[in-house]
Amino acid sequence: MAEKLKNSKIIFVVGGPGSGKGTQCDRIVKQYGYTHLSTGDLLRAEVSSGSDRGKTLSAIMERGELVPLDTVLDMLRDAMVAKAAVSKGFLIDGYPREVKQGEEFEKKIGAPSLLLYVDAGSDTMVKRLVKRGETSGRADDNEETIKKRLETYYKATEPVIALYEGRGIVRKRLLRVVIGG
Ligand SMILES: Nc1nc2c(ncn2[C@@H]2O[C@H](COP(=O)(O)OP(=O)(O)OP(=O)(O)O)[C@@H](O)[C@H]2O)c(=O)[nH]1
Ligand SMILES: Nc1ccn([C@@H]2O[C@H](COP(=O)(O)OP(=O)(O)O)[C@@H](O)[C@H]2O)c(=O)n1
Ligand SMILES: [Mg+2]
Repeated sequence: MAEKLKNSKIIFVVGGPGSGKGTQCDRIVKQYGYTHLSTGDLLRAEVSSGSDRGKTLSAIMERGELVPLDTVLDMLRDAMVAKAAVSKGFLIDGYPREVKQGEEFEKKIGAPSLLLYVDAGSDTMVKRLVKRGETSGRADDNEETIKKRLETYYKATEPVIALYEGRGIVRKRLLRVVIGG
């Protein structure tokens, strides 16, 4: 199955909760026509389907923890395979969230050519998410879960950036004050 993805260009988009990963990806899609896949969106789609698997996922997401590695990787691979024939390249938003997710992805799918690191300070991220929570309907956009998501980010996800920095493929996109806090 992953055979179809052999020649795909892959860009990981990593950053804290509310750092603006989705927003940056939308811009890149407009400019370069890449295929945007948000692993958080894929998981939320499974939750909305009302399946048993979705119920388990939703409990984990509301705690701000990471869902099991295989679940998210299987969903991501299926979504990539479905677009492989028409895609110019993939923007994988919100993945990898921990070093192991990256390692498994590389084993089963392939290596990224770039990691786009979307950076924002924790106060900014919290503010944005609380604001987004007024309208997003996302069960995890509340202060308690936001705190947990930040903890998970600093503990599990930041090491991912260091890992790919070692390979020299990290590009940092600083969200400037000009755009607003
Ligand atoms: N002021 C300002 N707001 C931004 C910027 N980028 C994103 N936002 C807002 O911040 C919130 C979070 O942005 P998203 O793009 O959804 O962030 P994300 O990293 O995908 O967040 P998760 O889906 O929680 O992972 C949204 O309400 C955006 O409108 C920016 O550059 N400036
Ligand atoms: N690769 C991933 C992506 C998301 N998730 C889960 O999905 C939730 C929402 O992810 P998201 O990328 O939409 O949002 P943020 O937490 O980045 O704001 C995370 O808090 C995790 O519980 C995961 O476990 N593994
Ligand atoms: Mg997002």
